[in-house]
Amino acid sequence: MVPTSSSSSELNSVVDAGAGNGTNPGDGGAQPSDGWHTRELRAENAYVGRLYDRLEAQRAFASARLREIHLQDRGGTAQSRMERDTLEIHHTRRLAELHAAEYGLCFGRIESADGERQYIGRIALSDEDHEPLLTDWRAPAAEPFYRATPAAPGGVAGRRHLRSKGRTVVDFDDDAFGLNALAGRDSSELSGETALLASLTAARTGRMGDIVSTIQAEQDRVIRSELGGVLVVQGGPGTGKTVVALHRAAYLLYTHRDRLAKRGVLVIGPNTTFLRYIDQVLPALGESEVVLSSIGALYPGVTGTDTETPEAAAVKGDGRMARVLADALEGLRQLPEDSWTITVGRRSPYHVELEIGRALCERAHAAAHRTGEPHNLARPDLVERLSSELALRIARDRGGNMNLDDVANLADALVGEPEFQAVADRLWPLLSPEQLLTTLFGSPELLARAMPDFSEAQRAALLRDDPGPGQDPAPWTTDDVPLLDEAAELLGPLPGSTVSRQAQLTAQELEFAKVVLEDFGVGLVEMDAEMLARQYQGEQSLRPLAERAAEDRTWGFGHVIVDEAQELSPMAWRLLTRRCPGRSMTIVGDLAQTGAPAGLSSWSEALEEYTAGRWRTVELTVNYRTPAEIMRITEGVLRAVDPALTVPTAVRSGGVRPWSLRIPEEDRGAALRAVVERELAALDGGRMAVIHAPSLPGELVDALAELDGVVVADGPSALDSPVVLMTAAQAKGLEFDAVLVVEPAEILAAHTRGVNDLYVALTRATRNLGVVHSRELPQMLEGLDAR
Ligand SMILES: Nc1ncnc2c1ncn2[C@@H]1O[C@H](COP(=O)(O)OP(=O)(O)OP(=O)(O)O)[C@@H](O)[C@H]1O
Repeated sequence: MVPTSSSSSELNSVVDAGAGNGTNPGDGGAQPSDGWHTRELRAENAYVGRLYDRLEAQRAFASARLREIHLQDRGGTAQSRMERDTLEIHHTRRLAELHAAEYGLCFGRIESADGERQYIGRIALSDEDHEPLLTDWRAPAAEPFYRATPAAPGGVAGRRHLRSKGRTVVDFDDDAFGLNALAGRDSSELSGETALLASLTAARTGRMGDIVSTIQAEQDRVIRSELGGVLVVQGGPGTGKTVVALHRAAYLLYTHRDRLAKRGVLVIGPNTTFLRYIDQVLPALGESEVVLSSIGALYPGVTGTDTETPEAAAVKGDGRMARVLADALEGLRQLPEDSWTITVGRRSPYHVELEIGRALCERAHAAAHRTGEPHNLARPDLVERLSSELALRIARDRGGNMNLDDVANLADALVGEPEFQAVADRLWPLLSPEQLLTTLFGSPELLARAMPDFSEAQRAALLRDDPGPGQDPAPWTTDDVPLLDEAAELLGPLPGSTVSRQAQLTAQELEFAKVVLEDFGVGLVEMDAEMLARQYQGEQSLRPLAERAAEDRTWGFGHVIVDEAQELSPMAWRLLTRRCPGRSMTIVGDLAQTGAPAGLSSWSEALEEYTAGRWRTVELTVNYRTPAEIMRITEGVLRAVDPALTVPTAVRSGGVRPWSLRIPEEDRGAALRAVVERELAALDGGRMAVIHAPSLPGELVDALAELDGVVVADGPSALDSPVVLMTAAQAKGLEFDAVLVVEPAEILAAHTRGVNDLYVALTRATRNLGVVHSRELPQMLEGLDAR
């Protein structure tokens, strides 16, 4: 461990030497009578005070510019409105960034061997003469602050972590690499150990915070890894995968803003509770253009529910469903056994009966297939083929005195005939994705035809009851969303839908947008001319990227980050790769935590098909969440998941041994309630999760629900209440001061990946872990202290 400077005489002398040369920005009028530590603190406060002055000045500038814009006349030409809105966006964003930097503006500095100092913070600041005062943590120049270790200092002689309250620096910790190396002492590889441990042992607030001041070297390598290709970050529980992925989003947007900001970055999390848990991290880093979503929300107009049975989830997620949907669609394009007969011109004296034979229908089908267009967009070619052949036949039957224009008019007239349209609907019905899925899931015959490779039971799992007249259909589930999206790809938009209307931009609209972009230069607005022009279709004002992307199913993001990626089914991967045409992705997860029925057991399963040879894996190895005492208990459980896996090293021990308590079978509710009450009192304002099997008996839920402050996981206050009742699947990615695992035997038996769920449940605690059971305790938990 590296001692802090205040207790290290060697270190004092190094820092003194640097501080005393009078040329460094940290000098702040030291008094000869003060101790070294006090003088240093005063100097740091003087420097940081100057940084806040600069921050204020920049805020005042951005506010003044915004006020001017707001005072301008709102009318004018389309081009001037575009210009004004573009500048408004720019200054609003800048102001948000400057406000986000308020808390912990500057958190450290590095010093080179020749005494040169560089302060590191949330944003870059310079003085009135443009001399740099503060380096943005994402800039290449800040890298040594995170990467330097005693074994590999990389030119850094000293590193200081500043700890602040509000705008005041209250303390600092120093790492002196040169001297440690000289002294040959055992040194920690942890950077800013005191600041890190203070952050790790703080009570949880229910929301994830940023770690910008204590990012560790192995995490920094992930954050700054290159943009292209697919980066897979595998790591055990608590190794910082989520928090690192979010910092990577901020880093990539900073470093590659020209390439990424126009299309945005998409972050996928497992559910809405998790998204709420992480939603403050990126705004705190000054980023507001990142779209957070779950798979269930990626299809516009639908919010998938989590009500799927494991059997249906496994089938719906199966990659073969892509073929099934295509075959089901083909199955809905009918052909006559022999022929269909229609009567056209019923209301005129010239009505005529037409026989439409199978061969003609096959030719019409072939014409539509030949277009290579999605189903709905191919229908006009089918209609054209059918109507023109029929019109020619009528012309021939009338004795050949019709010219080509007459035939074309006749064909148009045929298309307007109801019976002709009815035939076209049978041959090639116009369908929405919802209609295709509803038809498939409501028809055992169609399921049997489209799913010959699946068992009877698998097909039955997909059947949805007809809700009956006037009843709402069952809501779409999260596992339906990738299927709806796949169906949308096959079908294309319906004629007259918003998507097909949007396709037309006038040349003038594009011209305006190009001029605006040229005037303001690249980078001021994160759009290309086409995107900007689209914003002004229908006189809309500029809307945030998240909003635009959310309602456009075909939006292609510049980079996609997937958290808890092990849970995604092959069908969900297909959807995500469509949302990321450039295949620039960061995928973080832990294969030992896979709980979803169609989830992954290897990364290549998901990635080889779409990104063969373009994905690389890195591993995070240190657990920052769970104390060593708890991690030891999970060893047996992890062995049961996969004997080859090892638990990540816990960065700290908590001093509290995990325990188990057997409660009587007959009165489980009251006994469990008593335990929860006792643990909650001991927590002293912290937060606790009670994690149970998916089928926690109602009597236990009722007993706990009577307690003040207990909520269930899917409610809106799940992250804000002192106690939350949840399954392991719902707890995925979250953390709590204390965790009570109820009936581990039931969690194990709940489904085929029950042991993975138990591993997830046991690794959520930052301080205390208890296991409450009335059934036999599984042998893999034998290390618990029995109470
Ligand atoms: N360098 C760091 N400095 C401070 N805190 C950190 C650091 N790295 C991780 N943490 C904290 O450790 C905890 C676990 O991090 P995170 O949730 O990102 O881990 P994870 O690998 O995603 O875990 P899981 O797989 O269990 O979901 C969080 O509270 C996070 O803020």
